[in-house]
Amino acid sequence: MRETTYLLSEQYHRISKPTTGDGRVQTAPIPYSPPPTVYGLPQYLPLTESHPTGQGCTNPYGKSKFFIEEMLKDLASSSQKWSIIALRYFNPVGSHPSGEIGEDPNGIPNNLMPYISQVAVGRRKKVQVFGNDYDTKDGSGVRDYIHIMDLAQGHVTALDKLLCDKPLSGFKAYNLGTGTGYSVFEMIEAFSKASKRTIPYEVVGRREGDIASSYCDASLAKTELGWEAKYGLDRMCEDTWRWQSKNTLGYRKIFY
Ligand SMILES: CC(=O)N[C@H]1[C@@H](OP(=O)(O)OP(=O)(O)OC[C@H]2O[C@@H](n3ccc(=O)[nH]c3=O)[C@H](O)[C@@H]2O)O[C@H](CO)[C@H](O)[C@@H]1O
Repeated sequence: MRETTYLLSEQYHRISKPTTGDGRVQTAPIPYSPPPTVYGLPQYLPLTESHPTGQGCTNPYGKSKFFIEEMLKDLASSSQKWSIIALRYFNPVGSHPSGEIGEDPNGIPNNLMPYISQVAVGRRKKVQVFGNDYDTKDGSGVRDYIHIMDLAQGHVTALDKLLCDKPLSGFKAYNLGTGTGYSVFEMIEAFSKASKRTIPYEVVGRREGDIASSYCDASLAKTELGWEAKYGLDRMCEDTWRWQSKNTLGYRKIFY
């Protein structure tokens, strides 16, 4: 909760700072907002940008993302000088193809992909699969994973749109995802293939606040920004494994 409160005040600060500009077009792309947070419990799938937001946001983190989008919408309608793109990105995974830049979470990873990769490299014993009784293809949770390189390109594309001669005016939200949902078991299998290692797992109870499925319709970003995800699941796993196998202990050189 303290972290969320801090995050919120930081974000208010970041967003309000550009209002002190000199009257030229201001830009404020917001590179966050995973769908379980702004979209809440999906009313339909795939999630489109017109899906209601803020309803059923179950945690303060999700609410803070929703509030920030609302602030940005208000800001956008307050003056035509505003040109704002919200990138609602799904589950970012993968690493830079060089294997030099990757995800190194502090402590025990909360998210699936870094957990799987730490099991594959021998830092953790087994993956805990949070529930196999969801209404999904194999009972485990389904998500739309996106390679960080695609995500980075999505940001560049959005910035190009904001900084071009005729930037859009007002507020616009775009989903960034592949549009394909993969289950936890499919993720484990794909990572096992990429790392050529067996990945032990056990099924445990559902994680509080989790939803069964979340994946998006990313066609608006394709039509209006000219962006679409290039990398599939195999490449996400291969690049993650390249970084993890080169950096067994992550950037820190001690176990914790
Ligand atoms: C409750 C929670 O933290 N939600 C965060 C998590 O949502 P997500 O639940 O979308 O991502 P995640 O990577 O934590 O989990 C993906 C899927 O794997 C499952 N799973 C995850 C970890 C694990 O050790 N075992 C397992 O089975 C989980 O139940 C879900 O079905 O990530 C998002 C970013 O990508 C946002 O930060 C969300 O706020």
